[in-house]
Amino acid sequence: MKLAKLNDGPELFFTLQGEGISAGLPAVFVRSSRCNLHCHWCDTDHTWNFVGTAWTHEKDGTPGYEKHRKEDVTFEMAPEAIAERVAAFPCRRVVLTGGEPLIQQDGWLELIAALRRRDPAYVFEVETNGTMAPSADFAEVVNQFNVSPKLSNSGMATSMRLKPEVLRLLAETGKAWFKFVIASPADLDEVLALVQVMPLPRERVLLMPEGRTPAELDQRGPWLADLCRDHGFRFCDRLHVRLWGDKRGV
Ligand SMILES: Nc1nc2[nH]cc(C(=O)O)c2c(=O)[nH]1
Ligand code: SF4
Ligand SMILES: [Mg+2]
Repeated sequence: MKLAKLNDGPELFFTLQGEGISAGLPAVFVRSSRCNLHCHWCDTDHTWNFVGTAWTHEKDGTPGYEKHRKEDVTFEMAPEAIAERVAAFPCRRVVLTGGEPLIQQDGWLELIAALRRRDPAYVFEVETNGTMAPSADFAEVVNQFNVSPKLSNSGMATSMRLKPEVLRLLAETGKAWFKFVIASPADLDEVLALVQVMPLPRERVLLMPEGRTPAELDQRGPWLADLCRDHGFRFCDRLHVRLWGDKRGV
């Protein structure tokens, strides 16, 4: 599999789930490389903002930031070897993230099987942008989909970032929670339009402030909390950003 690389190894770490409905729970994260989207504010741009691509990112042009050399940020690893690393942690909750993890479903299927052979109690969450359909097999073995459809604040074209048939399919698994990254109050209109065409119970919809630092979260938190209260959505913070800031591997 193509995983993100961190300190000459795979980006695989034991932490607390920082976002979504399981926030606060200990979990082992496995970060895959590659994404089919290229969001302007993406905090894992090392999974896709490669030298030679035309994608743009908010950090492009800031001193010290350069597009990544693919070979410097990719770590190839077989599912069985990943399972070995994951199983070394005293934790049965695993979060498959990226990039976009649904690009590598076959690899994850092998990883999940390898871990459940060791212990059937393993629980798997998948962080996805909701543009790629899970196979029937994948949807069956995953316990929870944390779906984060992208709004126009991502800078992506609507036709790339919103696939209503995929969102519907994910909703029908009964395992999906929908988490929207909100940068300004105007973003709420897009969420309201989406939940109108997608039959989603509002308690399954989480609104999360955009922010890679506690200060950014503090700035957006209060008005977003008011919007959640007034519209019946669930508020979601970014616990790992509050605890550890803008760092990788946490
Ligand atoms: N602690 C922690 N929680 C997370 N929830 C979603 C994450 C992600 O990057 O997908 C993430 C992450 O990178 N770290
Ligand atoms: S979908 Fe997620 S990983 Fe992909 S570019 Fe957007 S924020 Fe980054
Ligand atoms: Mg993240």
